Amino acid sequence: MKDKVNAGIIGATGYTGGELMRLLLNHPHVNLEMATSRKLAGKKVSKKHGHLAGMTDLEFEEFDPIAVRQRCDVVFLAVPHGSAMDIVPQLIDSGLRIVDLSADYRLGMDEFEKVYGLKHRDPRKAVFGLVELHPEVKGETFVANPGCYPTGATLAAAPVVKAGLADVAVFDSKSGITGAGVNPSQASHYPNMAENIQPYKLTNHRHRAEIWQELNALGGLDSVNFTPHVIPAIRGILTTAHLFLNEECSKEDIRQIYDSFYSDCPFVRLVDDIPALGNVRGSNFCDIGFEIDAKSNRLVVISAIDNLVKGASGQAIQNMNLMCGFRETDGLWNAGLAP
Ligand SMILES: NC(=O)C1=CN([C@@H]2O[C@H](COP(=O)(O)OP(=O)(O)OC[C@H]3O[C@@H](n4cnc5c(N)ncnc54)[C@H](OP(=O)(O)O)[C@@H]3O)[C@@H](O)[C@H]2O)C=CC1
Ligand SMILES: CC(=O)N[C@@H](CCC(=O)OP(=O)(O)O)C(=O)O
Repeated sequence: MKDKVNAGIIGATGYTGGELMRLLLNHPHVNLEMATSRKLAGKKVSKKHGHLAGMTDLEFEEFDPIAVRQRCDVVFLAVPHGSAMDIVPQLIDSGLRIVDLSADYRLGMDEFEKVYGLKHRDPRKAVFGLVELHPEVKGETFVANPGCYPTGATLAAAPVVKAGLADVAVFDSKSGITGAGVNPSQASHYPNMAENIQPYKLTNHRHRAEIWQELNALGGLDSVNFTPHVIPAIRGILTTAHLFLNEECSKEDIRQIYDSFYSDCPFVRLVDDIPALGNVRGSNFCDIGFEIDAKSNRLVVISAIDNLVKGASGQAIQNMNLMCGFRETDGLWNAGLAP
């Protein structure tokens, strides 16, 4: 692969599109070549994303698969689920590297149709881009970037599941409102958002299937349970994982299991204190901390990520780095915006 690749973003007016551009504009091996929009074609990118003023003169353009194939080496699909599956067939098999941020290729086709209630129109398979569990991303050309909640939840539980120590997992996650995308909703309406916590889809959120798929592949659990909440924050997902252990473990045992599982993972930080959103906001880190409740043999693991970075655009760039033969940390080695 070349030392510098041309990157395109499809659906660049949304939150993850804006975040991709913020990060890619400082990436040592990327030239930001293209940003598409259906509504804002012909308008300057900085008109929509004011934070990028002075950083780029790029204009949004209409999506044109021929132009993408001619001008880009790598393309990010930052479009809603249900639309990526119509775009991928127009781009794939042309030498282009594709990272799809939507949910369209994360699950098997049957599971996708069941969980999303949508007919899938493209049977292709992508590699699931949770690099910490799928190093095979390296050199791949088509990667499905994981969902934001599944990233934090799966990373919190993976080491003990792999060790065969947990039977039941209960994930309780709190997300900032950018997780819901740019379109306003009842949940994002200020009087509902401010000074409030909104639980939703208590037992049937579509991300349960993704968490289940990934943990099951590591050895499995008897049950995976997931309840999301929206909190009055712009970014960040804090997940509390209650993992019911099938044997007694000391703090040192668990620490060793996590240390060893994540020894080659630069973006997972095991912290001695309780992880905080402020420490990861704006960064690609996933901070993980834990405590054992000896009375119930319950391991309580907390993970903190920025939904727009490790939960979406940063992770997509981490995938791109490995797909293109760059260092995993290139363009992403930044501390969070604490406080
Ligand atoms: N927000 C988050 O934290 C995360 C999001 N994701 C996923 O990433 C993808 C993008 O998310 P996000 O940026 O939040 O979404 P947004 O809703 O903020 O933006 C999506 C953009 O896609 C474009 N778009 C909408 N519908 C279509 C369509 N049918 N065909 C082509 N383009 C379309 C729109 O741009 P325009 O109208 O200008 O064309 C829109 O600005 C989604 O699949 C989402 O589920 C994944 C993990 C986390
Ligand atoms: C706070 C909020 O609304 N979060 C979104 C999930 C975030 C996301 O974008 O997930 P996908 O990539 O799988 O669509 C939700 O609950 O649907």
